[in-house]
Amino acid sequence: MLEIQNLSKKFKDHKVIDMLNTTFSEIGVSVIVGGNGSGKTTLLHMITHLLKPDTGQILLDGLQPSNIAYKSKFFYLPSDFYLPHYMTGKEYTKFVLSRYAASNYDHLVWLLELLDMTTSQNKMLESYSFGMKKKIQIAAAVAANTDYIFADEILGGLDFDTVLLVQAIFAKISQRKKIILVSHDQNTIDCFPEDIRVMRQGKLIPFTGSPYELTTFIKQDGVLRDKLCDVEKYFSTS
Ligand SMILES: Nc1ncnc2c1ncn2[C@@H]1O[C@H](COP(=O)(O)OP(=O)(O)OP(=O)(O)O)[C@@H](O)[C@H]1O
Repeated sequence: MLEIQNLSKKFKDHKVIDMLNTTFSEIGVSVIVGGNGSGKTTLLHMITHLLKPDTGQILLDGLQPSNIAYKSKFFYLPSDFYLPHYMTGKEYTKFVLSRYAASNYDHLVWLLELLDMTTSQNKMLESYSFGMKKKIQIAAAVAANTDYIFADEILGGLDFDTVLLVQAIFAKISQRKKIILVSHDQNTIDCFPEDIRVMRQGKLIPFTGSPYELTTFIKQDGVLRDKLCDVEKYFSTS
């Protein structure tokens, strides 16, 4: 279980996360949605111990982020990742999997085949397209076999077939593991509607309606509502 208590983070005077309290269960897919700059990545960076909170506590299965065992519990798929361009995909995945005790190399072979990456794993990462870089990362994340996967906008930019395949993989592995996805993508929300949280004003608000009702919920935000009225007025008078 991921437990977050009284978490706060500000950059200079800009409060991004504000006394956030929440828990995530050990299995299933949770989706975090929210406006640009609302703090989703900042939250993931604190959960993954890349960023230190100003206040609060994070516990993953009872472990503190500073504990060495904490890091081996999760795999993080960031939205903008640096890949070592001088390695082949095969060298890279082999290196990544060597860092995780429960890694499954057979699983990796199967995943790369499924994602049409078997041949291109022998090419240098610098020659990979955006989608290929994402696919090799996803294959590594799943084959690393950690208890938790945290992913920031990982399905964006993938072709539709791949999105469907990755969603199917996530649906299967989330029966015994936890996946937390940050996403703006309606298709992802439709696919995993069980636990949607909205990042707003530094807090995570659980959303209990249908994916369709989520759009209505987001439109209720005062600033957005005013801006939508502005769009309406602008085009009706011009
Ligand atoms: N290192 C930093 N220094 C200063 N401000 C930062 C830093 N990192 C993030 N911020 C600010 O914190 C706010 C939240 O950023 P964050 O990247 O967490 O948003 P997000 O919800 O992930 O946005 P998006 O949907 O656009 O990816 C933004 O206003 C951003 O400018």
